[in-house]
Amino acid sequence: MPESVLDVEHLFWQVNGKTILADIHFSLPKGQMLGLIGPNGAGKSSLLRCLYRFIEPSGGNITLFSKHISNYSAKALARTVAVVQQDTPHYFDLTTEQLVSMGLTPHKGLFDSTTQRDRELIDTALTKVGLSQHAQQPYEQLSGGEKQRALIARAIVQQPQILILDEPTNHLDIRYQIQILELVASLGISVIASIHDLNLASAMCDKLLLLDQGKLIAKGNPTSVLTERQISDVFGVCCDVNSHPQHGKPLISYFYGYQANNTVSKHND
Ligand SMILES: Nc1ncnc2c1ncn2[C@@H]1O[C@H](COP(=O)(O)OP(=O)(O)OP(=O)(O)O)[C@@H](O)[C@H]1O
Repeated sequence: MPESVLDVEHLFWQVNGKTILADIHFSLPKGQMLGLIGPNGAGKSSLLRCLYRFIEPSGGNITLFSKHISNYSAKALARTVAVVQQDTPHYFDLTTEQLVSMGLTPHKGLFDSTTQRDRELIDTALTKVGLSQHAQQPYEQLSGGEKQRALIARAIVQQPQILILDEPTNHLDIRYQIQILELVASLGISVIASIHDLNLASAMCDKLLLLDQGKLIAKGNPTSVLTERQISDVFGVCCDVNSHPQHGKPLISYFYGYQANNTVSKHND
């Protein structure tokens, strides 16, 4: 069993009297990719925000490498955890390359200059995400998918031990959805990513956490989590789950016909 890099115990978050996260508990083993799935409003982003200390939970414990998250300085946390958020601020004055080079910040002192190794790191990251040709282009001019890839390149340059991705495939076409998640998996670091596409989560993740209304409904490998019953209960859709012809993990086929008063049955009798 690989050592755990992140442990979450009895995590609660309440806001304005409403419980958004209730008694969440899980561990992230070293080198694994953990997928966070669940319907809109389930609490995926809120959970990730707790993990990168953007919001303070109302209760529970989060430990990174056996050290409580609140005991990390901002810089030490940034050297340990890189985050690619769903909504990012604008960076009007930066080229793509400058944006990616921001990943070096937690490793630098105030007056440190960019070294040859830094350049190589930036160039390699840009190549890995397929943006070498856009290095000098203003970041704000990039397409949605290119911006997403630039942010992932910045996270690579940050050289974290844990990567947190909030819907990393949001703006990506299907080729880059696969390519970017495969790239992330190939980095050999521990990853937690919220993913809406259940087939992509099935294919790419070692383990899944299924959230609904702030509660942890299931955790485990894709086969144990992505059952027809669980998908139906949580997402309210009817589906068939088979084995993917290439990787053998669950492959979900959805049934259609969800207009009001239209009851869908699996076999559409
Ligand atoms: N700061 C906040 N104040 C009040 N409610 C909040 C706050 N942040 C999130 N919520 C609520 O918490 C719930 C979970 O939101 P969250 O964004 O974590 O869900 P999600 O699973 O990431 O959803 P989606 O798939 O739509 O991105 C939602 O009902 C949301 O309105």
